[in-house]
Amino acid sequence: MTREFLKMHGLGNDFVVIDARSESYRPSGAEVRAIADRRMGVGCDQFIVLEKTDAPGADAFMRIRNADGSEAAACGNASRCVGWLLMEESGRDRASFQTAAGLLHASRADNGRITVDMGAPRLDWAAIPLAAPSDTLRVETVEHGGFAAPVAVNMGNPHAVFFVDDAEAVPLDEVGPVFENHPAFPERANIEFAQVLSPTAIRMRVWERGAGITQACGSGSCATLVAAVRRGLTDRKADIILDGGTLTIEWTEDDRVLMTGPVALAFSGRLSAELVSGGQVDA
Ligand SMILES: N[C@H](CCC[C@H](N)C(=O)O)C(=O)O
Repeated sequence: MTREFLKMHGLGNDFVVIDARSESYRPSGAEVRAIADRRMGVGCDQFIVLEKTDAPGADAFMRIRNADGSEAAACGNASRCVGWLLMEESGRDRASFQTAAGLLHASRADNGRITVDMGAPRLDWAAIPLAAPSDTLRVETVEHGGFAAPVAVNMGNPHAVFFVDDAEAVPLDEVGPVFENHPAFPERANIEFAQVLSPTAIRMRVWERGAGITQACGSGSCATLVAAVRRGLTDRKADIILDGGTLTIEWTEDDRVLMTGPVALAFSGRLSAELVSGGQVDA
């Protein structure tokens, strides 16, 4: 059996999206890794499956898998893509969908951009989660290679945000995996390095849990803005300037984090039976 897919991205953070609302599809880790492989498969940072849901007010359940096969409860850039798909399908200017982290609400913004309300940040050490009680404004137990004491934020998924003088100078390939897998993060973590440019602009580069360096990270941009506000470094609304482009993030006074940015549909295709079987080509 082959499956139709859409190839989408948000600022170059790219996704294979499968609509499985009409029949169940729970790919194994091996299948996800094979599909996400940029040589043997389609290639993507995250693999997104739309599932049927009976959650009130939700048009679908968005299942998020990283390129390494692990499951994530939040994916901001993919949430904008899914919100756009659902609005195109319904002809409405709003869409809501369920994720493992809760119900998300998407709406159309200016210039073809999409806004997703990513919900409230979770700031308590146990909600990140961290391995031991800690002040999440400065997690002192986390340091390596001259980087120390990040801000920990959960946006449905765990993030550690380091503030640096020069984001371009960070050896992401080297320090990213060390922090992703640091023992302070029992569920691993997404790692952001943020350089504050002004009260309304931050340059940020990211090493994602289960995916490595990506062109952009929506939930990571939300975490970065929340961290900057908590440290008194920016206004509650700022542009996050990523490798792939810019997202606008606002942490409202009523504790919602709104993320606004573009969506792109690159192409559609069909996964071969071999890929769907997890990459084992039948002998
Ligand atoms: N690219 C995604 C983040 C995926 C998060 C995933 N790497 C994890 O939490 O394991 C975003 O735009 O928010």
